[in-house]
Amino acid sequence: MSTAAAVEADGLYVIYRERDLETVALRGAEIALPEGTWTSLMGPSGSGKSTLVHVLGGLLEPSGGRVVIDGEDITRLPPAERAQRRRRRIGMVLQRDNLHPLLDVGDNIALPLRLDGRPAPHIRSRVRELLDSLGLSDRARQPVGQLSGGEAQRVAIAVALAARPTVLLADEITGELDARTATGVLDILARVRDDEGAAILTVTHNPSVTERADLRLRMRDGIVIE
Ligand SMILES: Nc1ncnc2c1ncn2[C@@H]1O[C@H](COP(=O)(O)OP(=O)(O)OP(=O)(O)O)[C@@H](O)[C@H]1O
Repeated sequence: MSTAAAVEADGLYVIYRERDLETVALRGAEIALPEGTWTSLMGPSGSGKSTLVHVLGGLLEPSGGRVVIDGEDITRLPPAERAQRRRRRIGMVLQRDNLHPLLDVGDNIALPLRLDGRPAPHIRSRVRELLDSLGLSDRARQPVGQLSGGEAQRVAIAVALAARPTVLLADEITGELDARTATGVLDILARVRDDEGAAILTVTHNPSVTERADLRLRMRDGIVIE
């Protein structure tokens, strides 16, 4: 296991404001995700886990603190540059919502690479490689709206991995899956860690996901505790 941190974040504050109500979702949260390491994050509902994933993934700008990915602070980059770093370095799997139901499986996987302006032959070979390694070869031309939950989850992982990200962030990745399908998805994460050296973060309430991780963290009241 390497000890270099793919992602380091500290001093993270997020305050949600809705009319008169203020919720401090992160209050100085700090986390480091080492390369080639699977980290599990657990904690009570409302403790700030999903908020932390959104901040680490560059989807939500914190009001304080910084997120450093591959040595670069992405928090204060202009939006277009932050979006580019997100496409190239961060893979996110957020409960099935990052798929386009009308596009087929292959086009869903190709989309982030097309948006990043990669050459067509590179896209074709990367899509083929991901379809094969995730057991989706015979599904390439099927609209994702017609897939089972487990298949859709594998496509979501393929989309997240398309650009060979430094970090893979997964929020309740096995939430709706039966035990056997969930095990298959977790096996894929272990392979991504071992073969690609990616830093993996899974957020879960499920102890059988946490069991598979190398590091186990918990959140409480907007901070990460060991
Ligand atoms: N968009 C939002 N607007 C206002 N408050 C929010 C918003 N998103 C989250 N919150 C609040 O911020 C706090 C942290 O929420 P978050 O979703 O990060 O927790 P969580 O640990 O992921 O919870 P769960 O395990 O239930 O998914 C909660 O009190 C929640 O109600």
